[in-house]
Amino acid sequence: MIQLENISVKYGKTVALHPVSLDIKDSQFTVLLGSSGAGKSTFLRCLNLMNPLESGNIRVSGFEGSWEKRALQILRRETGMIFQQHQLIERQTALQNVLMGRLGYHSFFRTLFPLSKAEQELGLQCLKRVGLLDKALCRVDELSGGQQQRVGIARVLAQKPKTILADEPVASLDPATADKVLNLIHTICKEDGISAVVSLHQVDLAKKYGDRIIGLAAGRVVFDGQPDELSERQVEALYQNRLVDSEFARSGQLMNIPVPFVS
Ligand SMILES: Nc1ncnc2c1ncn2[C@@H]1O[C@H](COP(=O)(O)OP(=O)(O)OP(=O)(O)O)[C@@H](O)[C@H]1O
Repeated sequence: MIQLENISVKYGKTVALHPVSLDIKDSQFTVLLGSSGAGKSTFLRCLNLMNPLESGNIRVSGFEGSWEKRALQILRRETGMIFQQHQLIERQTALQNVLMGRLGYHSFFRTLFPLSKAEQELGLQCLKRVGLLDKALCRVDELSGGQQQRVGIARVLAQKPKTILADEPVASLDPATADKVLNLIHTICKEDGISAVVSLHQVDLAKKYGDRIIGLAAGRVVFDGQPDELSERQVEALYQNRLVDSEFARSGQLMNIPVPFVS
């Protein structure tokens, strides 16, 4: 469980995330929806403290407060990230990239030497799980976009995370591949009991795979509920960055919106 208490984020004078309090429950598949600039990436980066907080507190796995070096290291190790642009090392093989997921388990000096046979076998198992065992020794720049994203998923799996954070993981893929890749992430999370927070722009995929949807607009959480509770009008308002306060209020989902904005 990740508990957020009144966390907020500012970049200079820009308030990217207004104070928000909520819990991310274990084994839950949560989707973040919102238009460009709504604060989805900022929200995600707070969950593993990649973004310094302006205010508030985060509790993860029993740690909270000052987040000294050791606690932060454990948090980052237990929280895997999947990125839109994969963030792979293109000249290296799929297996070498997957083994990057193990670096958080070793000291810097240990990482200068080849990883153990057991870890290499783990890397191969992770590639097998995403259907890419036959590509283990291929350079990732020889793989398609969908295959590269599956390498990114295998790298996260090798990390053995408790939580996966995915920032628009299927934004650069065609619709059919996007569905397959998201299905893979969803299946793995459900099979392994991993909680996920995934930002998406595709409402249909959010409703298909999310146990819970969090809607963000202008750095505020404006919807927090189950997929079937999110109406078409609410989606429209979310993507127009136009918070129709009465719409959200009627649904009982209005949260933390002292000043709704209307076009
Ligand atoms: N490093 C930064 N410096 C200054 N402002 C930033 C920075 N990163 C984000 N912002 C601003 O913070 C707000 C939220 O940005 P964020 O990237 O979290 O939105 P997003 O919903 O992920 O957008 P997108 O869907 O386009 O990725 C925006 O107004 C953005 O311009």
